[in-house]
Amino acid sequence: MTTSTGPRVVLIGPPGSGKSTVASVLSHRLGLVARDTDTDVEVLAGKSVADVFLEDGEPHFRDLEREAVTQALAVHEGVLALGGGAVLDEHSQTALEAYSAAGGVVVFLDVSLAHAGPRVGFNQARPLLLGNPRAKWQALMEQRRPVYERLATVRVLTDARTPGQVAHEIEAALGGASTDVPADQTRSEQ
Ligand SMILES: Nc1ncnc2c1ncn2[C@@H]1O[C@H](COP(=O)(O)OP(=O)(O)O)[C@@H](O)[C@H]1O
Ligand SMILES: O=C(O)C1=C[C@@H](OP(=O)(O)O)[C@@H](O)[C@H](O)C1
Ligand SMILES: [Mg+2]
Repeated sequence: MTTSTGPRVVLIGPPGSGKSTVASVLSHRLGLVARDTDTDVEVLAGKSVADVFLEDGEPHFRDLEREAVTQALAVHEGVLALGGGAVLDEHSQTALEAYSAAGGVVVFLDVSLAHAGPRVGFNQARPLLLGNPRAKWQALMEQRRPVYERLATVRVLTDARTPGQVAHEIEAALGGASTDVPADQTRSEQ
């Protein structure tokens, strides 16, 4: 079953799991539009996510993010990538639960610290990880993993997989085919 309106698929997961990248790859493949709540926040605020954190603080960022998630779940019909912490908000959790209860697909892009570390690096664009990115990522993932697992209808491990391979596995899940794509099949694809 799929929802008659709303996103074709929603991607959740920690920073560096590849939500933004995979949303772009997957949307091209499906002929849909990709949307990212971090971009929506930047439009709402008129500045970068990093500047919202720095100048207005995290609570203000979360307010804008809640607004972005609510709006995107209501009107976007393509692929939707959420920011990694969006699932912590109770209102957004309820909205995601309603979306999946109506047949929507929520994909948890899972990743280990070993693979997420090099992906997020010391990128200034992720203010929550500044200082000690690996330790902060690990603590954040420990806290959030149960939430990602509870809200997801599908989990896709992204370790040692290219964004194209991850998108392929999500496509299989959307098509009702097994999500258990053999490693050699995914690895041969770019
Ligand atoms: N499956 C992957 N394998 C290797 N690198 C990846 C993968 N997915 C994303 N990346 C890279 O990791 C970085 C973070 O990806 P991004 O899509 O911004 O993650 P998120 O939105 O989940 O924080 C980017 O530089 C991106 O090119
Ligand atoms: O995990 C988080 O709390 C955050 C993740 C970021 O998005 P990505 O997960 O796309 O990096 C961005 O929303 C902000 O820096 C906060
Ligand atoms: Mg992102």
